[in-house]
Amino acid sequence: MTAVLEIEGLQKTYRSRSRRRGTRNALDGFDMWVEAGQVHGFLGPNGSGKTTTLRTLLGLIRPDGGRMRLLGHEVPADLSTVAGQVGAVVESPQFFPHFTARDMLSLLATAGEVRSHRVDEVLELVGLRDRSRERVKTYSLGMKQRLAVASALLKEPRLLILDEPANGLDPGGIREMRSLVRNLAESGTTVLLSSHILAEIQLICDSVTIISLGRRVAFGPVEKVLAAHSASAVRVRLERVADLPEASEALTRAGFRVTREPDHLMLTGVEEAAMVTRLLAGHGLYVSELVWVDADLESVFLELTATVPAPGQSRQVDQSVRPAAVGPSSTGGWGA
Ligand SMILES: Nc1ncnc2c1ncn2[C@@H]1O[C@H](COP(=O)(O)OP(=O)(O)OP(=O)(O)O)[C@@H](O)[C@H]1O
Repeated sequence: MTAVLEIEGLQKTYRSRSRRRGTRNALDGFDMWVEAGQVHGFLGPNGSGKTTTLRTLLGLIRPDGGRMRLLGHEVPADLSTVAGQVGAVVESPQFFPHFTARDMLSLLATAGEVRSHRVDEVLELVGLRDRSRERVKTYSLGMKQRLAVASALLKEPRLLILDEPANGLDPGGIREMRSLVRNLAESGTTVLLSSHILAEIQLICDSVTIISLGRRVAFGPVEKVLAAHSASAVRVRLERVADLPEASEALTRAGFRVTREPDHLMLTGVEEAAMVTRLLAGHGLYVSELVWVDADLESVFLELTATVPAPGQSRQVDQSVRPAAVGPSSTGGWGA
C-alpha cells in the first residue's frame, strides 16, 4: 500500500490579535493517511479543522507541530517538488470576472506550462464546453465550481483535493461530479474530498477520515467504519405518534441516545430490544414496531462527533466531541 498523503500529530493554534479572544486550537494532534488510487472522504462538523488541515497541507498556513508528507515528500519543506502533481479547490477560488472560462483556463495553462489542448479536455470533463466563451462574471455558483475543478485538473494531478465540490451544484451536477470523481480514481488519480453531504460521501468514497475538534475520531474503509459503529441503531414506532415526545424523554433519562423523527424514534446504545419495550410499557407507551437498522454514514458521523440534534436545543458550533485518542481501526499509519 502506498500512501499519497500522510499526516501525523498535526498542530495548529490560531492566535487572535485581540487579547480578549486569546488562542484557538484548530488542530490538536491530527492524524490522516490516504492510500493511492482511493477516493477518500474528509468529514467533520463545522469548525472541526478540515479547511485548516487542507490549507496547511498546501502551504497556505504554517503548522505549529506535527509531520506531513505529500506523494512521499515532506511538506511544507518539499512542497515545490510536488506542487505540480497536486490539484486543489479549497474555499471559493477567485477568477478574473471579465475573462471567459476558456481564456481563464488558457492563461492558467500557459502559466503552468500545460499543453493548450488540455483546456478543451477539462472543459469537456466538467460540462462547460458549450458555455466556455462566456464571461465568468455571468456564471452561476455551480458553473464557477465546475470551472474551479477544471482549473485543478489542468495539470493532470496525481492527487486532487476538493473542498465541498458539490457546493452550488444542481442534482444533475452532483451526479456528474460523482462520476467525474470515480472516473478520475479509476484512471489512477487519488481524490481527497471534504463534504457535508454524507450520503454522497458514502456513495463515492472508498475510505474516510472523520475529524472532531481538531482530532481524528474514525478512519478507514467506509464499510469498516460503518460496521464498527452500526451495531445498536434501532427504529421504534409507537401505537400513538402523539406519545413520541414522552417516550423520547423516558428513553433519554434511561441513558439511550435518542433522535426524534416526525413519526418514529431512532435509538443508539441499545443492547437488547426488550430493554426498550419493557421501559416504554412501564410508562404506558406501547411499541408498534421495533427494527434494528444498518447505520448509514450520517448517523455514524452524528454519533461519533456527538452532533445529533437534540429537540428544543440549539447546538453551538464547538459542541462536538474531542476524543482522547483513536486506535487504528483498519488500514493506515506511518510506514503501514
Ligand atoms: N484565521 C483564523 N483565525 C482564527 N481562528 C480560525 C481561523 N481560521 C479558522 N479558525 C478556527 O479554527 C477552527 C477550525 O476551522 P476550519 O475552517 O478549519 O473548520 P472546518 O472544519 O473547515 O469548518 P467548516 O465545515 O465550517 O468549513 C474553527 O474554530 C475556526 O473558527
